[in-house]
Amino acid sequence: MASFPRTIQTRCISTSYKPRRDCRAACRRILESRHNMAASMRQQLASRPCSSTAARFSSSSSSRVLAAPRCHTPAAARRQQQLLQPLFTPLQQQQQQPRRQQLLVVYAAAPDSAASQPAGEDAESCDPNIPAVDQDFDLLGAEVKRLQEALGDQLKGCSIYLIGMMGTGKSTTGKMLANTLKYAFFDTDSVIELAHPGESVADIFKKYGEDYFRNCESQVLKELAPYKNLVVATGGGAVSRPKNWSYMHNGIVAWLQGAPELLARRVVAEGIEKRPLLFGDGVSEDEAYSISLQKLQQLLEDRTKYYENADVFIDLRGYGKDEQSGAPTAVVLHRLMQAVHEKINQTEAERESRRQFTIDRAGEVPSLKVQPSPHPAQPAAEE
Ligand SMILES: Nc1ncnc2c1ncn2[C@@H]1O[C@H](COP(=O)(O)OP(=O)(O)OP(=O)(O)O)[C@@H](O)[C@H]1O
Ligand SMILES: O=C(O)C1=C[C@@H](O)[C@@H](O)[C@H](O)C1
Repeated sequence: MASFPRTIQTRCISTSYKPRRDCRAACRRILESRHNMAASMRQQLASRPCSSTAARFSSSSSSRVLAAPRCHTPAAARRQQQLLQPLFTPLQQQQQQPRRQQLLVVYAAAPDSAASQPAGEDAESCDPNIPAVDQDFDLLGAEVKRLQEALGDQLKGCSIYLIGMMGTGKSTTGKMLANTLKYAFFDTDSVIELAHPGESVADIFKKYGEDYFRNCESQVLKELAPYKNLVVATGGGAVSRPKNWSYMHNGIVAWLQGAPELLARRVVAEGIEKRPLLFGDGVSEDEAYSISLQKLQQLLEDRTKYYENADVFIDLRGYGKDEQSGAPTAVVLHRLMQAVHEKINQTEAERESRRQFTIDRAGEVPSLKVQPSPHPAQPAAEE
């Protein structure tokens, strides 16, 4: 029998597995009225052993509190619900009010839950091939919050540029990232459209040609480059002009990487009229997928050498039920923040090692050399 860890989370729910947002309002209401009861349960839980089958139940005239270990996966939550159902049923019969307003479930999270794998029974139902954060929305939320704080300190206003093929979600993820970091968000396609009232990107391509569009794109990037605190979603083809890199390298460049099959599904779902590079006139809905797939494959092949100049790489693959649709936006956001965080750590470590200089005084002054010390892990080859 495992003892309850020190970190305790309190949530309202039925025992079903739900993203926190779904039950936040109800949770707040219940927490307000059941605060004292929860506090005493937390105390008890912190000091007593328990397992997921040994949920604790306590009641008073005004409150019912059920304490159970927190589930890390949908499957574990379902199993727990089955186990706990007998406890809920008499309560529901006894009380005329909806269950959500009467029950408070106190969950114990795993210690340092952000980093750890679910333990005990939960671990069995957790797919070991899928990262724990991809399976548990609570864990994901906690991780995003942790990274939000870390990046707030680390980035110091440094802008982030998102690159990648059309349909990778640069605009969607970019907006979320900007919200999380409290940055301003720009989408170069939208800025160009704003400068051409009443005309879409597709109209601009058609009316003025691709070269004109690319000039506009470079102009927007040039104007944004001097500013800090930005998230910029670039057009899929912006990477192919070298001077655009001189603008984007004022910030951190992140490449969202998705398989052409995934992107083709998304762009077709959005409507073929929006993608001038993929669809000419007269393409039917039936052939849209195969045409876009073929073109996306070709474009990706041509552009990979540019995209590879990015500072960080974000894999859009989804697992399990997300295999077809790609990783959900919240998961992509987390991967992006994690990659930027790691990149900054790595850059700081490299910079630190470069700060060590040696002065070779073996020769006379004219041959005196100032040079970086060899990195400890890679001693310089002997001459
Ligand atoms: N993680 C995701 N899961 C499922 N659908 C997504 C995800 N991210 C984006 N999408 C959908 O894919 C489509 C393209 O997204 P979005 O416009 O953000 O891509 P983009 O990279 O900015 O494209 P473009 O380069 O053409 O502007 C939209 O319909 C969006 O809702
Ligand atoms: O991949 C591309 O070249 C493009 C992507 C879109 O964002 C738009 O910038 C435009 O449709 C071209």
